[in-house]
Amino acid sequence: MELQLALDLVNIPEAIKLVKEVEDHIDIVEIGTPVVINEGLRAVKEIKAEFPNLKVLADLKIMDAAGYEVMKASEAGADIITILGAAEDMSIKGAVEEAKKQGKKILVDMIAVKDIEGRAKELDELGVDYICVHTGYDLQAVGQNSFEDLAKIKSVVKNAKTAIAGGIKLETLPEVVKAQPDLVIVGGGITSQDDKKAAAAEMQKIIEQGNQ
Ligand SMILES: O=C([C@H](O)CO)[C@H](O)[C@H](O)COP(=O)(O)O
Repeated sequence: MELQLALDLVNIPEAIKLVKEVEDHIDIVEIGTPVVINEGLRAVKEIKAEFPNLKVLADLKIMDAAGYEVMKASEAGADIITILGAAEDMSIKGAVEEAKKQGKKILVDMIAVKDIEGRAKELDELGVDYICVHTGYDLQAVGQNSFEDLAKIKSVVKNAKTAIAGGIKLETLPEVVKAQPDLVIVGGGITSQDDKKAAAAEMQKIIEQGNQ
């Protein structure tokens, strides 16, 4: 299991400052969709230059023109790029093909997908690298989470790694870890804490225990 820090509500200097605090305790740093919207792929480029030893995920949530967008994110230095599970199969195939060419990975975000099991099975057959269940901010606000969806994808996915995102906090992490996803994505659970380093360190500890 790996830990990914999601950065959503920061600009580039704030992102650099934050990653410096927690870099010893995370495996992947995510440049969140709002950051890409505000700062562009420059954010990916600058974070990768500052932290060459961390993997960088560009959360583009691609829906179309997938090959082109994967190429651009790859050129900026992203190691992993996200596409939406709701995208057309042609787009998923385009993303996978381009990522392979560039030596990068594709993470599919299942946000808003209704038939989680059916779509996860199809995506797995299309050769994506990660399938991620995700409760976005707007559904977190009405009390939802993705714990049941994680069990659903784990029951059907044979090749891809599994991931979970959306409102994971220190208190809920043990339940997540018990379900053994390959990747745990945490944003506010770290970034909204006063002591971000301590929160990330504690999460890393729980994940390492879950790996034993
Ligand atoms: O992908 C995300 C969201 O759609 C905003 O871009 C977040 O990075 C993801 O939900 C993780 O953040 P938290 O929910 O704050 O843990």
